[in-house]
Amino acid sequence: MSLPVITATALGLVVSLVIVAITAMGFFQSKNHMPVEGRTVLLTGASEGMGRSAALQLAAKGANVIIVSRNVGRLEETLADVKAAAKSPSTQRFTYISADVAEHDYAARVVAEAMAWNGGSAPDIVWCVAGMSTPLLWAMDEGSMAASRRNMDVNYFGAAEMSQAILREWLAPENSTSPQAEPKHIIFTASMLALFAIVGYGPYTPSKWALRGLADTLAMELNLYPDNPVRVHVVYPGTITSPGFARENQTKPAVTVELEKDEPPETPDTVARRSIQGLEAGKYFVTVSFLGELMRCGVMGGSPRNNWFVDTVLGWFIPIIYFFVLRGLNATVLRYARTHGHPSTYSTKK
Ligand SMILES: NC(=O)C1=CN([C@@H]2O[C@H](COP(=O)(O)OP(=O)(O)OC[C@H]3O[C@@H](n4cnc5c(N)ncnc54)[C@H](OP(=O)(O)O)[C@@H]3O)[C@@H](O)[C@H]2O)C=CC1
Ligand SMILES: CCCCCCCCCCCCCCCC(=O)[C@@H](N)CO
Repeated sequence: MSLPVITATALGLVVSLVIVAITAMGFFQSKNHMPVEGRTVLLTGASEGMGRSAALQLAAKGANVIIVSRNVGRLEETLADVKAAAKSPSTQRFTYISADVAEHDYAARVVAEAMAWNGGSAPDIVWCVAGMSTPLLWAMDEGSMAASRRNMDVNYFGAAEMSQAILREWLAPENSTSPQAEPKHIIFTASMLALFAIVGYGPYTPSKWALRGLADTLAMELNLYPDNPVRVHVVYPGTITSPGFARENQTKPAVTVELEKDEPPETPDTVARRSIQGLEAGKYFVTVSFLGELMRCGVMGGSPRNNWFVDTVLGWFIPIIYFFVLRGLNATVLRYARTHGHPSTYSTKK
């Protein structure tokens, strides 16, 4: 047999073994590492899209829910849906707080309002979902730098400020409990693009990679507070058929649309459900598809692993997969360039 055939067979065999291991592990997974019943969850970016779906699903699991976003009308509509999804409507509590996560110091006010509403206690879980995406070609599309600053303000600083405000509360000495206490959770929402970047997302992708850098830092820094147990997580969704996705498609370069065809879109409900499953399984980096798992294992570097065996074995083979994938994707971009000429001549979709 030729070397490529042997390589492909060996690769197929090992990936199959790993899939069996992942499945078996999921099958035996029992402990819920993020119970929410009776606890209070604050979600930013939860009046629409994936955040809204997550709020409904967490309410159905018995959580008290605080949703945060800008538009009060949408917050009121979504809050009614969250209440209707409650597991125990007579005991669970729900509210909303209107805030722009891109505003300096928004988070301190939101945390204070949340605590005042929550009987003086801080939320137990904070999920930073709020985000936006403005796909543009970096060099030739007008407004790409302004879009990049806006995306950084919303996607990175919107989550960074919230994490600092809530950690100042959770980690305060007067809130020390014990290493065995039920941990608090701070959850960032990145994107598969923060595992594997593609053309056209220059204003967006860096803001999501930055979340990984902060999360890895906090994953180590939180060891300074053994008596204030807090877990940090990053969720990496793939394409979500949300209102945000419809908005971003208005500026998305055609070549980007071409490449994204390789990644199947999912509904906000599905992405939220798989994200919560990963969080309940105690995962640090949470992906929502096998493709996402492959991409995650390709970038682990010095990040905490979900499973050292699976992550390491899959990680051995990703470079081989990327050898072929990158060749294919770059060939597609090159073909696009040959067909459509210089990007300065493209008409950006309105
Ligand atoms: N859609 C996709 O294909 C993908 C999305 N993601 C990420 O997943 C997350 C959810 O995405 P998606 O479901 O599409 O979200 P949507 O764009 O559909 O909804 C965004 C939500 O965030 C709120 N929001 C937006 N900007 C702000 C702001 N400045 N301050 C406060 N709230 C804000 C919106 O409410 P309001 O406007 O009223 O403030 C809304 O509730 C985001 O972080 C996104 O980057 C990751 C991968 C793929
Ligand atoms: C190991 C195998 C690698 C295969 C590569 C496949 C190439 C396509 C990847 C595109 C993924 C985009 C999903 C997130 C989109 C997003 O975040 C925006 N919609 C912003 O909201």
